Amino acid sequence: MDQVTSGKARSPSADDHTEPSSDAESELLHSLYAIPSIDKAWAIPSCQGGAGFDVVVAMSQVNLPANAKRTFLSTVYIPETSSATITDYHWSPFPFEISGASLIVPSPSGAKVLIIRNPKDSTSPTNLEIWGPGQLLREIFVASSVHGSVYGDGWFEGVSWSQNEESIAYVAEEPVVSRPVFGQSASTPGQNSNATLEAGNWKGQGDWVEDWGESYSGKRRPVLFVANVSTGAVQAVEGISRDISAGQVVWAPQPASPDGPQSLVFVGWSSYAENFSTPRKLGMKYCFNRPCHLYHVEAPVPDREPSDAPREATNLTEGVSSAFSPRFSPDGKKLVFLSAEAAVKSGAHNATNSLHLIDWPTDLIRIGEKPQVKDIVNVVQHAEEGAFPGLYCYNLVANPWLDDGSTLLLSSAWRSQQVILSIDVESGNVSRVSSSDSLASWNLLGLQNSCIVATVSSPIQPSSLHLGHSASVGSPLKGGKEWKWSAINVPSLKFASKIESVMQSMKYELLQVSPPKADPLKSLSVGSGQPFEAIFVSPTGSIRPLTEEPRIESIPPLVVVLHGGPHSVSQTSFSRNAAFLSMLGFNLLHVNYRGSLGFGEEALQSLLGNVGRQDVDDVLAALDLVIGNGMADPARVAVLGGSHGGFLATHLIGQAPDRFATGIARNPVCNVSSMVGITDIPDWCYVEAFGKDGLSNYSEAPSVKDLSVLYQISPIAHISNVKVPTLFLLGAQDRRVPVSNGFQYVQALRARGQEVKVIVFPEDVHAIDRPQSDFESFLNIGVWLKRFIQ
Ligand SMILES: CC(=O)N[C@@H](C)C(=O)N[C@@H](C)C(=O)O
Repeated sequence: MDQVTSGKARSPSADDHTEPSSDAESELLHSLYAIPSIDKAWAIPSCQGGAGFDVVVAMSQVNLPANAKRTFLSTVYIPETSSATITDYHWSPFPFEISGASLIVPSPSGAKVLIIRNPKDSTSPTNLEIWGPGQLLREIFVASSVHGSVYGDGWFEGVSWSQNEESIAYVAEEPVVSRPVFGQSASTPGQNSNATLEAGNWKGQGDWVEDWGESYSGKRRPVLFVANVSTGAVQAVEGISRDISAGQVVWAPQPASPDGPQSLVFVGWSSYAENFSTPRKLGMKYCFNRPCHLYHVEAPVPDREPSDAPREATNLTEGVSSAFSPRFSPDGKKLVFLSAEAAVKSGAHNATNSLHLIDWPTDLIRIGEKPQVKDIVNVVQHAEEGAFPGLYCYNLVANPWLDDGSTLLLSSAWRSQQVILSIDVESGNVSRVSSSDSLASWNLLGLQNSCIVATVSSPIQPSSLHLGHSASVGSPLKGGKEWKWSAINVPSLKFASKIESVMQSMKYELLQVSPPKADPLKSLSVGSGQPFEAIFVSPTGSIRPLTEEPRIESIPPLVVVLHGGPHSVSQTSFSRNAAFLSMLGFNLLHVNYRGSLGFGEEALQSLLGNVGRQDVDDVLAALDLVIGNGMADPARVAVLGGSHGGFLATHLIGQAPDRFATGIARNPVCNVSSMVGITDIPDWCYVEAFGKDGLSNYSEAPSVKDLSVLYQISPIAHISNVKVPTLFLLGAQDRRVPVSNGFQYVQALRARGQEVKVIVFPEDVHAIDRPQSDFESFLNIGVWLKRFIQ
């Protein structure tokens, strides 16, 4: 890594803390990295029969020397779920590592599993392995001329087994387009291309092909394929326009007549950004405001040659500007989907979602028919205390249904928590299924026999596996009022006893923060005047001072941690890196300033057009609250954030220079007027700066007037006030907030003689989450904080 520590007056020297100095911090971080995480679980009917079922759990552990992750599978058999708590369960003796697999997808019956191994380079084949009980049933090598890597990005990604488990639909990169050959004998007939190249010719680059921006660099268009398990044939799905990127494919229910055509439903994103009226692909990662629709298309017929005039896919959701995560009910009569229409229409990159339904009478729906879309859960504008704040969910599990066939389960943000909700799709009633006694966060992994498989974690407790079931057997499950939860101990989830004992002494609580007084001349929405939240985590457990007048030195130093987006949320879930900072002895204050997800649409929308002011003031209000409560020493406060969180960190050290002893920023937005010309999401710059007007005024060639506003709302506009040392962590491959944005700010600080430390990760993108980069970032953050606020 390239490291620079600099102040104008000094050149870097050995005692400039350019190297992390502490073995103790490194050892602690290593032990936290050793904790396995529970990534996925599939609940499947047990091969032992009866009412019991198996839960196959995919876990991972970081392999730091290899800069990679190890994935391993373990199975637990749950014999029955009729008693109040589940205590009788049996783990397989040890987990098995699955190396080199990009995707693992069991079939619905659990009798088969598909393992996809993506090619290492652009000319190697993709390997599809289909395993049955006890053996490999089929191995399919798909040549690079058919398709490239299968998408496993969690967004375009979709792998679906047909009802009879004979076919698998999936999403992969279209094959490489051939490049032009130049040279004297390029057109010599009869020569193959390698021979042509050997003869002194070369291949050109061909036309530039636009991709989906950050984290999709060089990725080709996602297209649909179907693999036949018996024959090993792989066919492309026809009838989808080249202007559409396809993803999230599922099989439509089997047609009523046995020889009726099989069909697929998928999500399609147009290359034309309709809401910003621009003929381009705007960045997709973290951006739920990209218009998308559900399409219905005929599946390829096995052994039939591609047709010259395939039937065009039908747009099923023309009247809704966003439709994704399609799931059919078990009887095949309902198709439900999520929508981010509030994000598409406002231009905010993320907002409150809605849930919709299409009645799918299997005899009637033919390719070309346009069904009616019904609303199930609408966008919540604002909610009273304790009431449902709206849906904030971006992916439904493969089978989200309880056995009644009309109750759907999902995980969603609910203020600062992630919770599990049940939704009756007939009535639209929403109820909270995860325990409301706990402040922890819950994540739904799967369902079987109306038994829920979930993980639970908190800032002071890594993920653990839980099963939820209805206690009163035979009662209707609708409403989800009677859920009983049992912890299922995962044998491998043991971590260093030292860590466990430190965690036991930690505490956290949710603070309610009143928004600062608003301009009385502005008409405000109800939601924007409601309290927002901050999560306060204390390493010592003494959240509130024991005495009326605590000794200020006895209060741990405080790190204010700010999420990015800005329409994202800090949740009460476990974060290895945050736990590391807590264990070093820092109090943490994660502020969910207005604009965060989980608090209703009005509070979220109140930030658009007010960034750099409202969010900055909200963070200061949260800080005032903890200082006022004697929970922080005002002289020992640091601020840390990435991306929009880095925008806030740099704003705060400029706008409130006396409140922070240091600032730490990861890929921060420092100058929106320069970002707008180089980021993959220039629309973000417009919407966050101008509010809804940003949609209509959006331009690919911003005017001087617009650029001036973008400069004014940026941290760089306050640089002359900055007087504290700063640490910057920058990913050189970031296309969201290109590295030059952070660098300009860094150079401006250096030119003013400020102490700045910069670490650049040459191969990292916006998230800086490659294992070694993440480790180096947080080790440096820990050491830096000890130096400046401890
Ligand atoms: C929509 C988006 O990517 N905004 C960036 C400026 C940002 O803050 N990103 C978030 C997702 C982050 O935490 O990196």
